Amino acid sequence: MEHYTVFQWSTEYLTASIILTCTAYGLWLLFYRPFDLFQDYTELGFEQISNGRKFKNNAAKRHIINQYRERRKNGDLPPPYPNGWFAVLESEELKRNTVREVDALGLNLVAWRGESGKCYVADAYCPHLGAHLGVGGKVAKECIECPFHGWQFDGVSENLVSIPNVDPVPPFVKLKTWPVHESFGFVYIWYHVENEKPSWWPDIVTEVESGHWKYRGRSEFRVACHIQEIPENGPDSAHLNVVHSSPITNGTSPNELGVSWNFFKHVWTASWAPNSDPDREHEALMRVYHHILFFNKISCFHITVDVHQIGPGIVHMYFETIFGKGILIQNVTPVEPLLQRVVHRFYSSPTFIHPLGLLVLHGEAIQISRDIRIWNRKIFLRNPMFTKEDKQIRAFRRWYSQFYSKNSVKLNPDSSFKCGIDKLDF
Ligand SMILES: NC(=O)C1=CN([C@@H]2O[C@H](COP(=O)(O)OP(=O)(O)OC[C@H]3O[C@@H](n4cnc5c(N)ncnc54)[C@H](O)[C@@H]3O)[C@@H](O)[C@H]2O)C=CC1
Ligand SMILES: CC(C)CCC[C@@H](C)[C@H]1CC[C@H]2[C@@H]3CC=C4C[C@@H](O)CC[C@]4(C)[C@H]3CC[C@]12C
Ligand code: FES
Repeated sequence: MEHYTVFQWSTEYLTASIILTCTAYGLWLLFYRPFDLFQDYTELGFEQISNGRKFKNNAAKRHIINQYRERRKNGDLPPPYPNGWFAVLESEELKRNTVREVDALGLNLVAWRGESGKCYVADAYCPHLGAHLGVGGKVAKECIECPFHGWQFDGVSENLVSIPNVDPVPPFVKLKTWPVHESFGFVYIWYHVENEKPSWWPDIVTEVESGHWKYRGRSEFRVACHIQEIPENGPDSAHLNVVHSSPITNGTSPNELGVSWNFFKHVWTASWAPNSDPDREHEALMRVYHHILFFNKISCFHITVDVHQIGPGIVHMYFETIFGKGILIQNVTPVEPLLQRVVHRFYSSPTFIHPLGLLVLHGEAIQISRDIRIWNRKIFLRNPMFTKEDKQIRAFRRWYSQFYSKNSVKLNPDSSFKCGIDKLDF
C-alpha cells in the first residue's frame, strides 16, 4: 500500500475541504440566499456626466447629478402625492418593540411595532414640544414614549395616556396616526389629503401570507421622476419592443453598450385597461406576453405576466410558468416630489425553485433599469403628441386622475427637483 506522507494527506484534505466549502457556498447562494439589489438614481441615465470623470466620492457625484436634476425644467406636473395605499417600510425593518423614522409623501412619520406585533404609524413630532418620536422614542406595550419628557401615546386610540408625575393627563391631547396595512413583507399606510377613510384595501395572496410561496428576494431602486411616470409604463405598449427588446445579456444600457449579443431578442405584446368591476375602480389590469426569438426564427421562453395596478403605488405581477406560479410585488412610494422609492419583493411556489426566482428578480431588474434610465431624465408632458397607438395612455391618465383630489399638493411649475414645492397651492 502506498505510504502517504503527512504533507500529502494534508494537501488532499485541504483540497477536498476547499472544494466542499466552495460547493456548499455555491449551493447556498443559488438555493437559499435571497436576491438583494439596490440601485440609486445616480447610476442610471447620467452616464455621460460620470463617464471618464473621477469623482472625489459618491457625494460629489450625487451633487453634480443633482445639479442636472435642478436644471431640468419640470413644467406643469400633476400633484406629487396621490391618494392611496403606499409602502413606507418593509416588515423586517421593524422588529417587535422597536421604533423607526419614516419620510414619505412629504410627511415626517414615526413607525413602531407594539408588544402585540401590531405596527403603528403616526406623525413624527410630539404634540408637547415637538421632539421627533422616531429618534430615541421607546415602545411601551402598544404606546410610543417620547424621548424628551416621556409622554406616552397609545397607537390604537391615538390618546395621550401618561405623563411622568402628572395625573390626570389632559384628555384632549392626541397623536395623529395613519391607517396601516401589513402584507407581502411591507408596511403600508393610507394617505388621503382630504383625510378620507380607506375606500379600498390592498389585496392579499393567501399563498404568500401562509408561507406556502417562498420569499426569493428583493430589489430597490431610487427613481428621479414624478410617481405617475412609472405606472404610465403599463399602457405604453409601444415602448416595450424598443426599450426591452435587446437581449437581457446586454444589461441595462444596450444602446450605449452596443448590442454584444444580437442573435436573439425579447418580443413583447401587452394590453392595458381599467378594471370594469365597479368595486375595483382603483385597479387597472395589464397582460404582458413575452417570448424570446432566436435568429428571428425560433421562438421560445413564452411567459405571460398578469399585472394588477392597484391604486397609485402598488403593482402585483403574477407569473405562471411550467415550473409553477409566483408574484412580484412592486411598490412605488414618493420620498420627495421627484424621487420615488421602488421596492420589489418576489414570492413563488416551491416548484418555482429559488434559482428561477433569482432569475426573475435579476431579469426584471435589468429590464426596469432600462425604463429608469429614461424616467430619470425625461419630463412629464401634460399634452404629449399622442398617436392612435397611444390611446391606452390617454385612458390611463383619465383613470389615474381619480387619485388626485381638491387639496392635493400642487407643484410650482418652475419648481426644481428639491422640495419641488416652492409654494403650496392649497
Ligand atoms: N420601504 C419603503 O418602501 C419605504 C421606506 N421609507 C422610509 O423612509 C425613510 C426615508 O427614506 P429615504 O429618504 O429613502 O432614506 P434612506 O435612508 O433609505 O436612504 C437615504 C439615501 O441613502 C441611499 N441609500 C439607501 N439605501 C442604500 C443602499 N442599500 N445602498 C446604497 N445607498 C443607499 C439612497 O441614495 C438614499 O437616497 C427611511 O427610513 C425608509 O425606511 C420611505 C419610503 C418607502
Ligand atoms: C425574466 C424576465 C422575463 C422578467 C420579466 C420582465 C417584464 C415582465 C417586466 C420588466 C419590466 C416590467 C414593467 C416595469 C414597470 C411597470 C410599471 C407598473 O406600474 C406596471 C407594470 C410595469 C409596466 C412592468 C410590467 C412587467 C415588466 C415589463
Ligand atoms: S416633546 Fe414629547 S414629551 Fe415633551
